[in-house]
Amino acid sequence: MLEARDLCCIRDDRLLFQSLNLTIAPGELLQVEGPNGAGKTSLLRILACLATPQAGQLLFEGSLVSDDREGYLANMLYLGHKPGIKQELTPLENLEFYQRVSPVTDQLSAWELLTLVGLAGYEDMPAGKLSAGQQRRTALARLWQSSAKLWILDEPFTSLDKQGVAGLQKRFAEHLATGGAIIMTTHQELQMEAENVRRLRLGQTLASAEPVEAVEVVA
Ligand SMILES: Nc1ncnc2c1ncn2[C@@H]1O[C@H](COP(=O)(O)OP(=O)(O)OP(=O)(O)O)[C@@H](O)[C@H]1O
Repeated sequence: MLEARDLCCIRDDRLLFQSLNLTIAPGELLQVEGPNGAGKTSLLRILACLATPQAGQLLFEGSLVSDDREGYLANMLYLGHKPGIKQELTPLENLEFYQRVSPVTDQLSAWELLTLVGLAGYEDMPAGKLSAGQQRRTALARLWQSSAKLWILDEPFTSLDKQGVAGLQKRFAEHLATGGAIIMTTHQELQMEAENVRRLRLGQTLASAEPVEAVEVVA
């Protein structure tokens, strides 16, 4: 589904990675691992077209993303490590906003989504007054309505309780089972079918000032 070729990323004169190649096929989850500062977020932002690499190319379903950026963005959903919700709007208004601006399945109403992610009863409260976990749930509700094939998720489990983590992993499994793909970072252990999950390790250590030239792919 997505292929990255020869990516290079330099931040503040520091080489985070180079010659980085990855592919992800329908039904696969790619977990990007590495210590703090290794470049996981930087990589995800490149894959989501939010940052430009110093070198390299992205191909989506065999075509260069640079040739049809809009087409790629219509098939990709990125959720960053911050919830990215509108603080002054209620959770319900946030979900209605998402439904207007991004491709969605029409199976569930905003209200049904809100109930699904455990926020019934909080629909009238400005999102900025919700707890960190409730704000995360509001942002993640998009995963129950998005028709995007590829999800790129930066630390999606942050602030979620056990039930939230389990519900999200169930949603991941559904997405993979219907031919979707997921690229994500998490410091948590995933409880998912091992054959669907591959890991990509960015190999820089906190102690090392030297850049790492290649990444190790762990099966
Ligand atoms: N906009 C930026 N300008 C300059 N340097 C940046 C920028 N964004 C990130 N960096 C640097 O790039 C390096 C990698 O950051 P990044 O957020 O990609 O790491 P990470 O692996 O996601 O870390 P963490 O596990 O802590 O989230 C860090 O040293 C960071 O300071």
